[in-house]
Parts: sequence; structure tokens; C-alpha cells
Amino acid sequence: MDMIDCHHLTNEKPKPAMATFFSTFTAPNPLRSKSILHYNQQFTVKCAASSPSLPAPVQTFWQWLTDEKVVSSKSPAKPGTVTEGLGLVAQRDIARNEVVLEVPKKFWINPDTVSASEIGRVCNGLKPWISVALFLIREKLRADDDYSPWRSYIDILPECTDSTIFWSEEELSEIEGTQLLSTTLSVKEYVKNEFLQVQEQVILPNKQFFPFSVTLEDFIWAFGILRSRAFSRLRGQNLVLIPLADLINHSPSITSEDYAYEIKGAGLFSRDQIFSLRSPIPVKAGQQVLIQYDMNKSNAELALDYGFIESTPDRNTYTLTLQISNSDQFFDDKLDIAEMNGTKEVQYFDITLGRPLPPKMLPYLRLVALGGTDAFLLESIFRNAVWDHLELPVSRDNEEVICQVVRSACQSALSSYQTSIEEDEKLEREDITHRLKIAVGIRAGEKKVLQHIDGIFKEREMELDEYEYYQERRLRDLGLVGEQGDIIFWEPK
Ligand SMILES: C[S@@+](CC[C@H](N)C(=O)[O-])C[C@H]1O[C@@H](n2cnc3c(N)ncnc32)[C@H](O)[C@@H]1O
Repeated sequence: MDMIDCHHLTNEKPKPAMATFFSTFTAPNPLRSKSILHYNQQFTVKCAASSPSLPAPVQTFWQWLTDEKVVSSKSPAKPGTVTEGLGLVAQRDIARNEVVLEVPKKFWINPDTVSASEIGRVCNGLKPWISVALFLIREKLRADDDYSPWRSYIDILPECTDSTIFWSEEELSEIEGTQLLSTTLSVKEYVKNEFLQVQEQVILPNKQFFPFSVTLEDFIWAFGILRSRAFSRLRGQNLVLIPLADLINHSPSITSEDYAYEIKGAGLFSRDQIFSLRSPIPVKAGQQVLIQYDMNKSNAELALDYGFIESTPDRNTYTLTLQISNSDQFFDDKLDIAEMNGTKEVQYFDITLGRPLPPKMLPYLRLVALGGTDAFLLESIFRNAVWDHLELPVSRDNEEVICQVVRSACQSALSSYQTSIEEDEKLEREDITHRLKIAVGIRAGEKKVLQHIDGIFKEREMELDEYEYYQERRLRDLGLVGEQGDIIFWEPK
């Protein structure tokens, strides 16, 4: 099927500036995202859904849903071929918040579907996404004469998306030096390890269910399908594929995720559940119904999960990883203080273009860099108050060190990219492939965030003489500093 053209971190740790301080920029943990999956323009609709030129598998799919009474000729939206592959096209004008489609639970694919299926017994105890992935692969690879009720749905799933997990080595070389490359490689490594395990424990010992060869490629396909189309954060459903609803595409110009979809009771006298999708904006007949997938995902997450990015500046992020070095002589005290204040030995800070630094970043940096004559603050009598002190500059030395370390880490990260922002911006204006556009947007975005971080600490460095440090604050609190900042001495008469 060619709905979508089928093509497809560890950054160097900057040298610690001093023994007690270890700062590193690495890729965000790919599996750390809040939800495994979820979800400017109006896109051109190439052909109306009722058009005979709709691909045959999509027509078969629609017929199946019609026979099952999930849809009818009066349905407000139908599948159509659009620039993003398949999408949902309005059959008539649709009002804001109007229900576009409803899909009963019987047609969902989730871990319960797998449990109730032939392979349920052998999938017992597997991670939810792995059992659903095996289910999808089995449905896809089953012989044509082996009837499956899911066949017409499986047949409309794309062979791949533009997610970086499907990129060739050559395409990946365009994101050399980026956090996205490291994340992509670690995700692929993770998927590979899970595959090897499930192959040995489930696929090979159960030839009766898997009489065909299942490859790592099949497994990556299933992972990509789940990552790009499963819904999550729904009532009791953390991983669910909803056929038909998963044809909905994303629009950057819709800036609210509210009310687009929900799970509700099928009716007053029914205990069944139904998935209901609403249009967040009014849509004219013939136009595509679109939603906002996730306001909180960065461009790197969008590229990894779905295979597109946005030009919105605040989608550009860079994850700064800071760490209390375990060779730090004050390691135990620092860790205790960090943990008492909701941070860890290794702490990630997601920095977004044009936004202030995350609130805990400066105190954490100051804590990590604390040493020398400032080390008294680590003593246990200060334990409850120390974080408050770290919220403000502690000493000139401490503040200077954090500026130097962050700036040198930024410079080092910036030097690992192959191109300059100017070169990227020039390329962005040219006629390039969708994947190259993603690559160029990602590498330019990361560099801009690094420059943004560097700029913040450059400014701080220039203001070092203007800050009030711990000792001055202390003297002022004791009433020993006059209003003009002059130190008041007690003068004997
Ligand atoms: C939930 S599916 C939507 C249906 C999909 N277009 C299809 O052909 O099956 C999500 C995928 O649609 C495509 N997509 C959705 N919104 C897009 C957008 N704004 N720009 C580019 N591709 C988009 C991406 O390939 C993404 O992985």
C-alpha cells in the first residue's frame, strides 16, 4: 500500500569544568514521554471520499464499516486521499464540536482484543504494546484465505510513515549531531531487543499461530503504527487503535486538544462503550476534518512519533541532562538535597525556544556546582532552607562556574552539527523532500535552542558583578547592610 511514500544520543559529554560538577547534554529518554501515543493550514483534498478513485482497500474498508452499521451514507465524514496520506473528509458542512464519527468498542483493537483472540493465551503477561504489535503483525501476515475480521482495516494501514524510525541510513545522516538521532537510535535498539525476546519466547515456540516468518522490520512496522495512530489518555484505555477514527490528521492551526475525542456509554440502556470523535472547528463540505494531536510534544517527538514537524518556534526543544557526579566529595549531601526538592541524581531539563529556563534548573545547577567556601550550605542545619538559598545566586564563584559550564556545553553541542542555522534556513526554502524538511527543521531548531540557552548564560555572566550573593543577603537580613549597600560597622564610642 502506498498511502504515504515509503522511504522512511549520545552527544559527547562536555568536559566537566571542575571535579564536583558534571554536566552533560544527552538525548531525552525516548520512553520517558508522558503518554506512549497520542495524538495551518487546511490541506488540499485530492479527491472526495465518494470518488471512485478512492483506493480499492479503502472502499472495502468503508463497505465493511457500512455492513457493520458503524457508518452510513449519512455519516458526516468519510475517508479520502489527502496530502497526508488518508484522512477524513467532510461530506457536508460540520459545525464546531459536532460528532464526526462514533466507533463501538467491538471494533477497537487493544490488549483486551488480543487477550480474547486466538493468541491471547500466548500473549499473557506481555507488555500491552507488544501484545497488540504481535496481533497486528499476525493479522497482516495471515494467508489471504485465512479469514480475519480485521483484514480490511489492516489493508488500509500504511507500510510506513515519515517517522525517523523508518529512515534509511542516508536519511538519518541528515540529522547527525542531533538529539533526535540519538533518540531514534535508542528507540530502534529498544524495539530490537523487545523483538528478539518476544521472538524467542512467543513467536518461535508457537508456530501454530505464527506459521510465517516474522522479521524485525515487521515489528518496527507495528511499533510505528501504534506510535502514530493509537489513542491514549482515554477513560481506562491507554493503548487503543480505533479503526476509522485513526484516519484523522493533525493541524498545527488548531491549538486546543479539548473535546476532540472521548469514550462514552453507547446509550441510556447500554453498557457498551463507544469512541466519539468531534470536530474542534467548523469544517466545510469537501474539506478535511483535523484535530490537534498534542500541544505538548516537541518537534523531535512529532518527528519520531508521526513523521512531521511544525514551524511553531516553541515546538523546538533541547533536553539538558545534568548530574551530580558520584565522585563529588559532597555527593551524599547534594543528592539528599536534590531529592528533598523533587530532583534526582540525573536530572533532565527540557528547554524550549523563547521560554524561560525550567524553574528548578538554576537551583539544581548551583547545587551541583557548590563547593569551596560555599560548602557550609550543605551542612545538615541548613537542610530545610538550602533550596531557598539556591533559588538565588550563592556566590560569584558558584554563579560563574555554572555560566561557564553551561556555555561550554552549548558550544560543544553546537560544534557537533554538520551545518549552520543559515545553511539550514536556506535549504528549507528549497524544494526538498518531506523527510529532508524534517531533518533540516530539527537540526536548525536544536541549534536555535542551544543558542538561546547560551544567550541566557552569557547575559548572566555579564551581570555577575550586579547580583546579590548569599553573604550580602545574610548581612542585610541581620541589619548589617545599609540602604545603599554599604556595610554598617558598629563603631565604639
Ligand atoms: C493517525 S494517522 C492519520 C492517518 C494517516 N494520514 C493515514 O494515511 O493513515 C497519523 C499519520 O498521518 C500523517 N499525518 C497526520 N497529520 C499530518 C500532518 N499535519 N502533516 C503530515 N503528515 C500528517 C502522518 O504520517 C502520521 O503518522
